[in-house]
Amino acid sequence: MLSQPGGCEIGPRPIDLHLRSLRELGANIEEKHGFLICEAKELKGAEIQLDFPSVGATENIILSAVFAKGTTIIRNAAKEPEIIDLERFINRMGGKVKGAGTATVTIEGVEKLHDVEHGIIPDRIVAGTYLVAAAITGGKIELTNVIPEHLQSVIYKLRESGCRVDVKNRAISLEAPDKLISIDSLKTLPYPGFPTDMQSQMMALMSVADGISIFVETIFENRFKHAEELTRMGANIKVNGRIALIKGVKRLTGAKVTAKDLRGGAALILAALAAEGETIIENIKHIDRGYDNIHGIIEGLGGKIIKRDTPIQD
Ligand SMILES: CC(=O)N[C@H]1[C@@H](OP(=O)(O)OP(=O)(O)OC[C@H]2O[C@@H](n3ccc(=O)[nH]c3=O)[C@H](O)[C@@H]2O)O[C@H](CO)[C@@H](O)[C@@H]1O
Ligand SMILES: C=C(OP(=O)(O)O)C(=O)O
Repeated sequence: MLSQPGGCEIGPRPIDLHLRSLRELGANIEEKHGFLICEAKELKGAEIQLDFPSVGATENIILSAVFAKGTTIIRNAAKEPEIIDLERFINRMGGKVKGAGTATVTIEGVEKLHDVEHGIIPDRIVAGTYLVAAAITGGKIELTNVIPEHLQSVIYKLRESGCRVDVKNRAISLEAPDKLISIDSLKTLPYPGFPTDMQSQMMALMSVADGISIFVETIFENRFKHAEELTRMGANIKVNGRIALIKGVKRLTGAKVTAKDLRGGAALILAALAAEGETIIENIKHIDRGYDNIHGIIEGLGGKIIKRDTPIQD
């Protein structure tokens, strides 16, 4: 028995693709009072066509198919690097997964897996967030232990905004321009398109760039909550459904703002670093969920940031 999943409130976030696919593999799933009651004597391989290349659903099917009898084929699978890492992990344990990183993933069921030591891939969204931190503060940064290929769409947009970005085998360095320039348009898409998880941070950056940028959020229906908070800090942003128009301002000013979700919260930290005066960000539990020691790292980079466990009274 599982509770319905949580996560950031960035849209309805249905799990129909997960449930339908698991049922196709032979699982019995009942939805009752906010819980999922799942049962299966044995799962059997199946051909599964996803309506959308959902990352979570692709991962869930792969995991379920590892011990299923026979072969499972996922079509229109997600191609994110994390799927490739999952394939590598399972195969090193004795599983039989192939095709990760393409739209068709095939899983041959096995009887058992064995122990393995596996290092997961570096977090491309955390890396992207620190690149934007340097860009928004007119600074320089070198990131090591990153996989530049995973950040290609982000690097492309950062270059478009005037940043100098150099890439080595496992390192990325960025030098901010004297004046950031707007990017014409940014559309979030499944990988290798621009990641939805970097949209908020890029919006903070474009808030202080010269010119107008248009953002289109195609993955999640309600992922512009940070726009209102950035506006409190002096940003000029208009949102209409899934489209946001950002007109860069000369300077943001510190304000009391609230993190409404994980990446939106990170965007507020970035905006605060570039803003005049002090910013207080509330509800930082969202940020803590996706960034290890972000305050310590930003402090190490020269930012002035204090983390408090209790809300600040007016
Ligand atoms: C494609 C994409 O950018 N995926 C991101 C998404 O993955 P995550 O796995 O959370 O999201 P999905 O890739 O599953 O969702 C993408 C889209 O599919 C829809 N959907 C999903 C499952 C389902 O059963 N039914 C359904 O309609 C979602 O509502 C959403 O509109 O958020 C993660 C955490 O922020 C990121 O790491 C992933 O890179
Ligand atoms: C939305 C995110 O995470 P979650 O899916 O856990 O809510 C995120 O990582 O930006």
